[in-house]
Amino acid sequence: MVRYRVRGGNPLRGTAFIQGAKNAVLPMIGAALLAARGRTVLRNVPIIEDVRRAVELAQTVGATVELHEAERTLVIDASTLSSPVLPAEIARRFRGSVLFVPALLHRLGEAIIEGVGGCNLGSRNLDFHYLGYKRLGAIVDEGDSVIHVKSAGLTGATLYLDTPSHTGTENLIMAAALGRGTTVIENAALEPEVLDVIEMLTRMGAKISGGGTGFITVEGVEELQAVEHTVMPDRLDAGVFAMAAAVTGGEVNLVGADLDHLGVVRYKLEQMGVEFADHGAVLHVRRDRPLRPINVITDTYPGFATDLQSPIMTVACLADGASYIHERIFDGRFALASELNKMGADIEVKENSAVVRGATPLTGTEVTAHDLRSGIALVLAGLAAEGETVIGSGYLIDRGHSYLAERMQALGADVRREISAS
Ligand SMILES: CC(=O)N[C@H]1[C@@H](OP(=O)(O)OP(=O)(O)OC[C@H]2O[C@@H](n3ccc(=O)[nH]c3=O)[C@H](O)[C@@H]2O)O[C@H](CO)[C@@H](O)[C@@H]1O
Ligand SMILES: C=C(OP(=O)(O)O)C(=O)O
Repeated sequence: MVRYRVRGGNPLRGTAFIQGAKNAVLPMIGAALLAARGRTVLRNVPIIEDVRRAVELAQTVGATVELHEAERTLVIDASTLSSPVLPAEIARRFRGSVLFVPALLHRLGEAIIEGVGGCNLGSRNLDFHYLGYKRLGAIVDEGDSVIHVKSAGLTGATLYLDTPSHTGTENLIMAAALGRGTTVIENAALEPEVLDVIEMLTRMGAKISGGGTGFITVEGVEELQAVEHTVMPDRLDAGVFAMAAAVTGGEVNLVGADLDHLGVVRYKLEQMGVEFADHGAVLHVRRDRPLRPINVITDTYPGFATDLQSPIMTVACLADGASYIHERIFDGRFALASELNKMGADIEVKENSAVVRGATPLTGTEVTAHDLRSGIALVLAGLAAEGETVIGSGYLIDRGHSYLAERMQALGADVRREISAS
């Protein structure tokens, strides 16, 4: 059992290094398995639990994978791919397992999915993925607990996503990349991570156009090469560290953070009183005035990222006045509210909206992370609270943030990670 212990009160000051993006590296590991020859090298890999699970899963399906933690580098040789089974005990522990399906289909003719994990955020359907594979010519058997996808070769088609699914777009691009003929994906996701994956696939030899327009065309090719690629910075990690400065009234330099990727998150934080200054590849963030309340409506990119909805809820607790937060992507992403209320917050949730009445002083206590982002939001609450906040289950935080305690400590925060038997 991993727990985080946070003692609040220190304004954060100093320099933090922003990790590589979780939601880019996972599809890239899936993409690396498409190459039948050679070794793929991924750099700026975040050392997080989801990457460790992806490495285990890639090894289980037969790839040779080395994770060089100190160098933040993954080396993947997928020439030995041998098993189409994504076993439940690994695949259920992270969402990225779903991104292995296109490679197994192309390389082995089938994928047997015993489970898919990820944050518990309400319904997380995969119908666009399976409908897409079927439109490309695959046979999909959806059993009660196991899904079997088979194909003797995919053929291009026009696909339409009802909503621009992030992993759905990545999976259908990968499925089309080695298919026969042309595939068009309408209403495709625009997230920067999707564009980074397209950049890697293009370097591998895929023919993809229209990335970032919502209308993607893929011309199938015969084979893809192993390449070297540097994972983009994690805009969610950057957003969290910016908010850590915001909740403590601190001043931090974020190395590698890309202000453009923060998009509307930046504008919302500015409205709250946070200042940003872009110094090339280093982003300066500070907050030296009272926080103002905010309205946030989450949306697909370039809207406000749902993954930063929980962290900004913590910031809103410290703002003078009522903030309004409306969640549009997931139907179960407010488990954080009752945990923050235990710490003294005043948050009322009605269906997919929350009203946060601030400013309420927060007091440390034992709280529970229900998912990755509610976990990191509780760390932020702990930084601003009086006394000690103890957050379990820390594994969920470790799924997406690398060396969190060390990076927070470098900014003067009192954050410790502990492992205990229970
Ligand atoms: C590993 C990864 O990249 N995870 C990210 C990805 O998750 P993920 O790719 O799972 O999220 P999606 O964009 O697919 O899902 C968004 C919404 O669309 C619905 N939907 C999705 C697919 C589908 O086939 N049918 C369907 O109805 C889902 O139920 C959900 O309500 O995007 C989410 C939304 O930005 C982020 O919170 C996650 O961090
Ligand atoms: C929802 C998230 O991740 P996943 O899709 O991997 O569960 C997240 O990163 O907040």
